[in-house]
Amino acid sequence: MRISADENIPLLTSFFSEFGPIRQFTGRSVNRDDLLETDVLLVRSVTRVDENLLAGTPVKFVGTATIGTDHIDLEYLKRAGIGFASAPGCNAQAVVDYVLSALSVLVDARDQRFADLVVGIVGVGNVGACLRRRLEEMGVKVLAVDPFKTEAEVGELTTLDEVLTADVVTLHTPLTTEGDHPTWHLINAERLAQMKPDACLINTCRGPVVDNQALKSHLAALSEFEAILDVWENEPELDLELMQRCLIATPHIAGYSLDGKMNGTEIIYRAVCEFLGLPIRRKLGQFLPEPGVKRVNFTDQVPVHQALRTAIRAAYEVRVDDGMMRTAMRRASSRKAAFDQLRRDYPLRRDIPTMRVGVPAKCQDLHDVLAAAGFDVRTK
Ligand SMILES: NC(=O)C1=CN([C@@H]2O[C@H](COP(=O)(O)OP(=O)(O)OC[C@H]3O[C@@H](n4cnc5c(N)ncnc54)[C@H](O)[C@@H]3O)[C@@H](O)[C@H]2O)C=CC1
Ligand SMILES: O=C(O)C(=O)[C@H](O)COP(=O)(O)O
Repeated sequence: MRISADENIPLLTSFFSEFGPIRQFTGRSVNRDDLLETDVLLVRSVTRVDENLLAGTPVKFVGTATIGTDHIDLEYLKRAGIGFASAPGCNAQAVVDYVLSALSVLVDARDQRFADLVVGIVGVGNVGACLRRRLEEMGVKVLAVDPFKTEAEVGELTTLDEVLTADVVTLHTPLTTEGDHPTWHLINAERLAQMKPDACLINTCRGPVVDNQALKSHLAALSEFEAILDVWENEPELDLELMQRCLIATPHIAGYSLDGKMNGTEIIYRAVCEFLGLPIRRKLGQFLPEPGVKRVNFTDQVPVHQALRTAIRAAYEVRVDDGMMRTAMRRASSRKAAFDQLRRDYPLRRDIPTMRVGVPAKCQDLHDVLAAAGFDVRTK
């Protein structure tokens, strides 16, 4: 079995070498000629997988180590009898951590607390549902919309119009262009105008879910409106003026925790085993390192809301990624190359649940709110 894989998929050799030789490629530049001796193709979100790439190649199976599948022509794969697997949920926790870190920056900037916010969630799948659970347990009011889910599945739902009245609107849908509820430019000038003038829009799903030009005009017109963007129209070529108007701007790394990336590898490894009818011999636990020394201890002197923000940002500080992006974009001769380099060289980051937090036994409120945010809380 000959495998070709994106060089940015971690643990390729550890998981896949038992199947045969692995050739690695750069995700954006792989072409049909590179795949003439490939049976199994493993990609990330930057490779468009369609008839152009695969026709005339021996590829029998495609795996993407990502949640999103908008880069894959699923209809073509089906027509061509090519097996397929994605990695649903693999990095959902990482995206939730990103949103929590971004919200903590927002409440800091506005001298608020998490519990002062009403958060609107658009798309209550793996990410949206986990975020909702965490926020509600942290005392945040949530409004949610998802036309493909029932309340029995995901809790109370409302309309998009209602969700747009929230203080923060955070997007967690796939990118779709067809059907009754397409998400391409779901947030356009009209929908932005429905939002509060001092609301905050967070997009960590796919760039084109927001009309970026309309958002740029909206930000220019309303000084109190904030945008936090991890994903952009026309990635990796991003609109510098839009970036400069964002409260936080990052290079599509919301899901880039070590845990999230490695989960993605394990999920597609299992799918390849199933496709080939082979036993599953490798488990992620064999390879995932111990969380290391990231621990925080609080005393009973720290106010709960302050401890929560400190713990979230000790686990993951989104402003570091924002700073790296702005610096790289300012200095780069090629912004496209800089965007991809930031992603390729992304520093090691672990999910919030891997971080141990110590709290005094008598601080039950503090214990509960940190546990709600997902931390491994120990009393001392
Ligand atoms: N920035 C990053 O690094 C990452 C981005 N993503 C993106 O986030 C998206 C969401 O991830 P998951 O929650 O794991 O996906 P999911 O597939 O579990 O959930 C998506 C939800 O959106 C809902 N939905 C579809 N159309 C909708 C509409 N018009 N309005 C409201 N809801 C709608 C679906 O019914 C589904 O429940 C992925 O499709 C991917 O594109 C995912 C991981 C990392
Ligand atoms: O899982 C998804 O969907 C994502 O957006 C990934 O986190 C994106 O990572 P790359 O595939 O672009 O490396």
